[in-house]
Amino acid sequence: MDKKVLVMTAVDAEKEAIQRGLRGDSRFDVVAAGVGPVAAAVSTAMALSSASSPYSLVISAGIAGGFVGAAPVGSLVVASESIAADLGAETPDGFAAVDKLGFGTNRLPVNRELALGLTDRLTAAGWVTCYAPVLTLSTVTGTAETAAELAKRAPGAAAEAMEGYGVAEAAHRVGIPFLEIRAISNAVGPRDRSAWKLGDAFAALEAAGTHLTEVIL
Ligand SMILES: O=C(O)c1cccc(C(=O)CC[C@H]2O[C@@H](n3cnc4c(=O)[nH]cnc43)[C@H](O)[C@@H]2O)c1
Repeated sequence: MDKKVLVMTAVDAEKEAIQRGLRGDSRFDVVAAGVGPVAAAVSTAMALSSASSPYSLVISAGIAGGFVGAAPVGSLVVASESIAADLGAETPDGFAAVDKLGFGTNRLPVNRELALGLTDRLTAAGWVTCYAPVLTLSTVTGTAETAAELAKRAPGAAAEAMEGYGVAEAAHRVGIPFLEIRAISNAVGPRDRSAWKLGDAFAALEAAGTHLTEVIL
């Protein structure tokens, strides 16, 4: 089957890393939407509605922070679900997610078969890869306290980024399967921008692009 795939990144450097990995595969369109879930959702919806032929898969891809002990710098995380980790309300008993408040869900599913297939392919190629929830936040975590609170809020989460849930929401509204792929550039925790390993993360993202072409048949 001839499938068209839309890959949404936040910034041009992520788009270019994915494109290097895709090596000109014409089934993929890659769009840099800007940083954050709102830009991601709006740009994804616009790309889906203006497409000349329909997309059969939408992917959110980029770099991310990795939770310590779950996803080391330079590794890859293929999302098992995308979680809007700060969408809800503070209450005297702590954070209440939107689903607890009765307003939809803060967890959106991925295409499990494709996600597991890609995880296996990346692992077989020697990339440290895990299949786990990925958080979407509007604010990059900058303290150990927030990192611990998020780990409690979403047990098992391996990474945090800023776009996945927005891309997923746009894809789900029109019934198109979704994936999220993250390459880890930094640890989630106390802010140290100088420690971000962008080169390692972009190399992993490029590999994810290459192996994507092998699992999307
Ligand atoms: O400074 C640079 O040279 C540079 C080059 C490419 C990309 C960036 C970004 O900052 C991209 C922002 C993008 O990265 C995701 N991200 C990365 N680490 C985290 C994190 O710890 N928590 C949340 N998001 C993270 C995020 O999706 C941003 O859109 C800089």
